[in-house]
Amino acid sequence: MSQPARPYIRMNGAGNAFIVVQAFEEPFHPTADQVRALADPAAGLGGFDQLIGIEPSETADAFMRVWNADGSMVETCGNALRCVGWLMLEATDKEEVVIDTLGGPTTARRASSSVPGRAGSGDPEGSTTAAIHEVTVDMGAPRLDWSEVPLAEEMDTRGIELQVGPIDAPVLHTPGAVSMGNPHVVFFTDQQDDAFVRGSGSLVERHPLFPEGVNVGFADVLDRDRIRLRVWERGAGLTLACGTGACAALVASARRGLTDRRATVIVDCGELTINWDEASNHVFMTGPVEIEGTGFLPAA
Ligand SMILES: N[C@H](CCC[C@H](N)C(=O)O)C(=O)O
Repeated sequence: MSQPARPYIRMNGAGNAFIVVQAFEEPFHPTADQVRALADPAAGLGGFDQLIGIEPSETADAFMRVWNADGSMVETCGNALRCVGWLMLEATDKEEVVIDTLGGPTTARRASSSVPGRAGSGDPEGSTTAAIHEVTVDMGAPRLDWSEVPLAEEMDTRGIELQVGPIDAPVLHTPGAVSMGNPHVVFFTDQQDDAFVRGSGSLVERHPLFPEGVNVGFADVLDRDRIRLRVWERGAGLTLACGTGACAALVASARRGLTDRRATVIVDCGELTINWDEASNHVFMTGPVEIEGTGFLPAA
C-alpha cells in the first residue's frame, strides 16, 4: 500500500521561507537528494530556504531539525525557531516552550498579540487573510572562540584575517566571526546589491578558513541601534532574512563598538529586534511569523 501523503505547513519568518513537517507521530528523515528535489520549484511547493521537521524530545517541548535547500542538515535556524515556537505555543497553550536543536536548546514565547497582516483582497483595511505573529526566542549565548565558530586556525574573532578582492584594495576585509549554533562571518559594508552579495557570498561560503562552511553577512551599521543586513546563507544562498545572521551581526557589531547591545536589524522583508543581554549573555531575537498555507508533500 502506498504511503499516505504527508501534510506540511508553509511559513515564513520575516520572509525566510520554510516548509514545516510535523514528525511527532511518524519519523521524517528525507535524504539530501529528496530535500533538494522538494526544494526544486518543479516539486510544486513553491521552493523554500529550509525544510523543517518537528520531532518529539525527552528534554524539550520539541526537537527542530533543519535542512537547507541544498540538502545539508544543519544545526539551527533562527527564523524557523520563531515559526516552530509559534506552533508549539499554540499547541501547548504554554507561556513559553523549549525547542531543542543540533545547535542547542532555545526558548520561545509570544512577544505580543497577533498583529494584522496584509488586508485581505478587497477587505476593508485592518481585516486580514494572513495573521502575522510576533515571537521572541532566547537563542542562548553566542559562541565567540575561533574553535567554536569554527575556524581552521586560531584568530581573534572580533576581526579575522580575511579579505575579498585585490590585496591592495580589498572590497571586503576583517569581518567578525560568531557562532549562534551555526557558523557566521559578518562583513561591515554598505555594498549590498544582489550581484555583490551573490558573488562574494558564494566565494566566502566555502572558503577553507571555514571547515564547516559559513553563512556570510553583509552588515551596514546605520547607527548605534540600527543595522541593515543581507545574508548569503550556507546551503541556501541569498535569502530575504536570516535570524541567526541577525543575531551574529548584532554581536559582531557590538564587539567592535559599532552598536550598543540592542538593535533593530532591517532585513529585506521586515525587521528583527536583537538584544544581547548583558546579565545572561543570551541573545534574544524578536520578529514576525506568518503562516502562508498548508499542503501535502509529493510522494517520495
Ligand atoms: N543556512 C543556515 C541555516 C538557516 C539559518 C537561517 N535561515 C536563520 O534564520 O537562522 C546554515 O546553514 O547554518
